[in-house]
Amino acid sequence: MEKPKFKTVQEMDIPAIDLSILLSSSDDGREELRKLHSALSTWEKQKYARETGSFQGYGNDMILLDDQVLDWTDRLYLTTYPEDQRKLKFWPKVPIEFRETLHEYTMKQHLLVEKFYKAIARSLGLKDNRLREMCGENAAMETRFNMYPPCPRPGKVLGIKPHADGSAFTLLLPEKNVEGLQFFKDGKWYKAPLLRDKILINIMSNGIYKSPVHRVVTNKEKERISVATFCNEGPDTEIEPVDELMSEAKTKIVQKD
Ligand SMILES: O=C(O)CCC(=O)C(=O)O
Ligand SMILES: [Fe+2]
Repeated sequence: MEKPKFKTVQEMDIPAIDLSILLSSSDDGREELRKLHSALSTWEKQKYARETGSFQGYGNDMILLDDQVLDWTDRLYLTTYPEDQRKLKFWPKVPIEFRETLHEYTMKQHLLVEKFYKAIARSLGLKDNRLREMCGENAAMETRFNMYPPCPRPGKVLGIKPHADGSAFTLLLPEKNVEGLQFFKDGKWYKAPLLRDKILINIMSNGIYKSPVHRVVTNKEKERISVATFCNEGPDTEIEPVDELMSEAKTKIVQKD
């Protein structure tokens, strides 16, 4: 009789974990524990995977072009503000503190952004609420967790391609111990220093404050993590350079559609 054609566990790419040695402190036990950890985090990510056409959830770049070069990164992208725009089905439940911590972090960032809008408006000689009001009542915040795994060919592969963020503000919490972020200035790439605090990258202002081009390079040995929050105008709001900053010499750099 012919044997039924079942695939083996290895062929189906299902992680097989030997429970009998899982808790042993031997090298084999540690290896089983590593496999369990990796399997659990893969399953956890699949639960929150980005759906086609949506940017929220776990995933990589949205594929927009046939010959698109993909970034060496794994991301979790979530709308965090206003609260009624959150899609909690994409918010991981593990680790258990995640949702509460992200909520708290968002509310603190929101307070900070309100202050930034005022300070920037003042520095441009505008009324305190001029920029904030332009972004509308329901100005949005999106947070992206970037995870760059170690990359076997760091000279050939980028963690994130050169880009300038399209947000009104970006608040970035960079990795404390692993370099990677670089800025482009006068034809050269410069390394961003390792920082413990957030850095502000991007501001809209008709070119008075410029959005710098930046990229992330990969690392052969170490993984790198960063958390970027993009602050934008509300979904039904159109922004444009403020009239008060226009002059005959300075026409609008950003045009409305
Ligand atoms: O990982 C970083 O330090 C920068 C991330 C970044 O540029 C982005 O998410 O837009
Ligand atoms: Fe960026």
